[in-house]
Amino acid sequence: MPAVPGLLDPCLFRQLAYLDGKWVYGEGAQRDLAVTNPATLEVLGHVPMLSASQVDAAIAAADRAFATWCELGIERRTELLERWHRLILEHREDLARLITLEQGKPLNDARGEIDYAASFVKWFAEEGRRAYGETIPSHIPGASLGTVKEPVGVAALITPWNFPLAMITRKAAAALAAGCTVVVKPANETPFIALALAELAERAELPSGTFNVVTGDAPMVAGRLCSDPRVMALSFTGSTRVGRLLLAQCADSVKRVSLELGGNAPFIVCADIDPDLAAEAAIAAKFQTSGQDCLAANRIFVHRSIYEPFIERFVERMLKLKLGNGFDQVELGPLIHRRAVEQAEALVEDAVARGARLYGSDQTRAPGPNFFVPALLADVTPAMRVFREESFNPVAAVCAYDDEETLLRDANDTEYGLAAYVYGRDLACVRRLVRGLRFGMVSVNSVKMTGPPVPFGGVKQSGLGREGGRAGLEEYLATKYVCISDPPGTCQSAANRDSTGDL
Ligand SMILES: NC(=O)c1ccc[n+]([C@@H]2O[C@H](COP(=O)([O-])OP(=O)(O)OC[C@H]3O[C@@H](n4cnc5c(N)ncnc54)[C@H](O)[C@@H]3O)[C@@H](O)[C@H]2O)c1
Ligand SMILES: N[C@@H](CC=O)C(=O)O
Repeated sequence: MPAVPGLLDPCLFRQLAYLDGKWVYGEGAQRDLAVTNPATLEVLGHVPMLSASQVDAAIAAADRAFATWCELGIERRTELLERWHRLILEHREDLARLITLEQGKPLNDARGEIDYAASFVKWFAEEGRRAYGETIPSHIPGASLGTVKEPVGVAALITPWNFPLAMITRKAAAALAAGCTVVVKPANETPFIALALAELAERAELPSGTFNVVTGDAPMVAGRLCSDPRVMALSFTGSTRVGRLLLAQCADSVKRVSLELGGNAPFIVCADIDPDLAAEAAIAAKFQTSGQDCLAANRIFVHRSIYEPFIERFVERMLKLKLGNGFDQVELGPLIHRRAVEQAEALVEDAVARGARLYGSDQTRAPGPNFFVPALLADVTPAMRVFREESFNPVAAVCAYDDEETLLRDANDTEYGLAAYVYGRDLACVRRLVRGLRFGMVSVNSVKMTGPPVPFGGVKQSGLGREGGRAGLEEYLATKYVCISDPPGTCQSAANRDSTGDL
């Protein structure tokens, strides 16, 4: 097995898919998929292009394993998930290295992602114990009524490249804790971290078939997963474009569908906030993962009274951001593809042609073809592409606002509805803004908003359902209503007649 340089445990670098507890090659005639380091453009290795029948075999394995996994019971499942969690943290350095190699983000951010990813496994291992049903006061004489929560069955999990580990564990930990088995299809740009996670699942002794990782042609693999009636739930994180396609493909088999899609977050800076502090916060909210974050502060609305000082401070701070290979001491890594750089250039060009002021963006400083030197566009208007599209790059867009009514109209003027930020001191104003923003998540005076206990997700075309928190477990549970009466001919006891409905 060729080693990725620098891994303490080279066996974490797997170049095979993982089905039914076995490491497999592709069986078709198609060549393996090459995986490239976006910072250096070096090929890191290959993963198999599985055939359709191999994807079907993974589904069949997950379907068989479902009964075993359920029968293990919650105590044993919790124990195995906690073991998996410990292994992830024990291998934190190697996993972070793999992320930096295939995704490009700075090593420190990659370490942060490992902790974030592991925290979902720990949290759901515990939360699985609380998949409670409820009792229902009975309206049927002599009957006891209630609900039990049951795992839905096999769940297909399709994930993106920007948070290639956390986006898997936020789904998989919830599904496994609920008692479901999973088939994971990672992004083709970042399969190695998913396969390392499978290696650790194997070491944690998750039963064969419980956690499967399939690689290959994305439309084919997703097509098999979406059309197979044995797959009961699909959870997808990725672009709104692909989310729409998959939602349609799941219609025939009427699956449970959770979609975590694109965002175009407004970041609102009220008049009563120190513009320097607000600029610091906006820098953090915009440039995380080089702007390739569904929560990135894409459209920054600043009250006109502090607009110019805010821009000055933002630009000063932005110009100091270090850009380079994630293994060096940098704050920004590369973008995932060359075409992402071209998209950033096109957004800047369009905005400048329509009257925006441009700061930064000296692309002669770019350390390689996949790098984009951060830019700030001021005086952005809703007519510009950068206002309407999810930019997913280090191009920040700033607009001045005068009053709350136009602010809310413009902030909500997007097909997306994932997250929004508000920085302000006047609580009455902040509360009006929180109420008026049509987004699934609103963070006030804090850049950090995510984590295992919270219901993460969007409204409008940012998705369906929630991940994380109790709501995240529910996505993988079906409610079974049970009505229990005595057998015919049995005398009803006084206790039964007075029943409050306890089962
Ligand atoms: N809401 C969230 O929680 C969240 C989190 C992370 C990323 N995202 C979104 O993800 C997007 C970036 O990720 P991406 O570029 O990997 O998204 P993407 O939609 O291109 O890909 C996501 C997954 O779908 C697969 N895929 C791609 N094309 C497909 C097709 N035609 N049919 C079936 N499957 C296909 C990919 O291989 C990958 O596994 C952004 O829009 C971002 O906002 C959302
Ligand atoms: N930062 C997000 C991922 C979006 O791209 C998260 O915390 O889930």
